Amino acid sequence: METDATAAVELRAVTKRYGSMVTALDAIDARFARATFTAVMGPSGSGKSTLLHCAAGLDRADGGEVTIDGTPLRGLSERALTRLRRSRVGFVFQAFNLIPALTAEQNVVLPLRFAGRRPEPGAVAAMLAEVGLTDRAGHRPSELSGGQQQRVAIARALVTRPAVLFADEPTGALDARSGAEVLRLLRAAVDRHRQTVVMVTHDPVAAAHADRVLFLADGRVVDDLTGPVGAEKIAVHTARLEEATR
Ligand SMILES: Nc1ncnc2c1ncn2[C@@H]1O[C@H](COP(=O)(O)OP(=O)(O)OP(=O)(O)O)[C@@H](O)[C@H]1O
Repeated sequence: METDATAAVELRAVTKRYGSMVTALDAIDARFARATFTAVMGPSGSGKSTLLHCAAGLDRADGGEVTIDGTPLRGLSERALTRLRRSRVGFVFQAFNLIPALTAEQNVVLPLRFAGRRPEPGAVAAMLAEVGLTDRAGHRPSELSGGQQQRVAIARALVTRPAVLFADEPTGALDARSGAEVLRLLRAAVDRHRQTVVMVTHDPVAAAHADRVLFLADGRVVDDLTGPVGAEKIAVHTARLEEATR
């Protein structure tokens, strides 16, 4: 049985290479405990998205071991990996990635259908209510603002109650107010539902909502601040790292 001592996600000496020239992840060790919110930061090209994709099982590591919710990914067939991802992992992207032809409600139901689960009565409505979109359930993405679309995407990612939610620049395309609302929802997933959030961001204000900030440079973890860490301190750290890797 999984307990709180089991990390939601663990990476041990994870390496990912692209061709013979690029080592995007260089033997990374990282552990994301249950019910924690981690921001992943670092200069452009430092490996943040690659880390997220490998940790979420969207991409295979070339070396090392990734464990999601107690299950090592190595040795899983593509089918078993997809099944694990569908039940234990949620993903939110900068560009929302909703299906344009489907309503908000239909977008939110989709992961349950993919996982072969019949939605419990009221579950999708409750999820939409949680993100404040009850009155937009029948709207298509083109009829929603960016902030509303991202809230649908969060409802879609959380509807299966995954152990871990990965978010790649979830506030990158939003104004400050919509961004703050998205961060509040991610925080609630951690505080209220004991889910684990791992979020890539360039924004120190967004990162300040996390419990911990992991800094990458050249495919390695170079700093690990546990919080609460203020936006100003994060901004200073970011500037220093960018200067050092220029
Ligand atoms: N599909 C790919 N093929 C080849 N190289 C890649 C590929 N994806 C990423 N890379 C390289 O791997 C390194 C890490 O890329 P990654 O996208 O993880 O960085 P990042 O920190 O997320 O950057 P950004 O902040 O600019 O999004 C970079 O040098 C990048 O050019």
